[in-house]
Amino acid sequence: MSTKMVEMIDQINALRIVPVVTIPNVDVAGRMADALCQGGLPCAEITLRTEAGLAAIQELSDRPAFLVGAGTVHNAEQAQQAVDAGADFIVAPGFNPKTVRWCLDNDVLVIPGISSPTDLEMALEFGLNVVKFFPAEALGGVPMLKALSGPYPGMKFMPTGGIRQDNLREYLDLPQVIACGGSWMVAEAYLAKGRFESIVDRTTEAVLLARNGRPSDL
Ligand SMILES: O=C[C@H](O)COP(=O)(O)O
Ligand SMILES: CC(=O)C(=O)O
Repeated sequence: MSTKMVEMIDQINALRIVPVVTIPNVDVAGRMADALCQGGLPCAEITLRTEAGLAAIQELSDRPAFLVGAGTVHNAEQAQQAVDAGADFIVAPGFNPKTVRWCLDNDVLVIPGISSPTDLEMALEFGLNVVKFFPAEALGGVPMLKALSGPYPGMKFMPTGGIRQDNLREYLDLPQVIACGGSWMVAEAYLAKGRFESIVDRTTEAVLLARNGRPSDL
């Protein structure tokens, strides 16, 4: 992994939470990012599940202090489009060797999804030491992650899928977890109804939890 990639991992590790956002239209991207920043998380993984995803990445990439990743990247072509739009890092639900190869060849941090020891063996083959554990809760949550990571002591994880306020802390307490991903702070209903204050509230609570507090401490 290059210095650039390691620095990007360090930034994600410092934030401890990566909000996963599926954006309905590009018009809400700026206010969504403002709300995340107000809550204390200047970062988003924008999924390519909607047409507006790439345009939102492009818009947010103009903000120097905001880390913007692309999620749901299924192939190398999409990775290239996301990077061309200004994505700082690439995330995928699964392990596509061609996507990973393209990212490594282009000095772009890629965090592919893994769900088994076989996937982890592939990640090792590519020299990766950070992967996404997805879908975390459905796969067995913290006990599964502990069991899975046992034979791979150098591997770090970004669990995503089913993580909410009530289970965030138990994942973050694991030394092999650099950060957790999740959509609960930017629920699709918040964006659809323009409830940006709810994004601020959920994000503020999450940041507090990540720092060991409890939402009731607010
Ligand atoms: O599809 C899954 C999302 O990327 C993240 O999962 P989540 O909605 O359970 O947080
Ligand atoms: C779920 C996930 O990992 C993604 O959409 O990138």
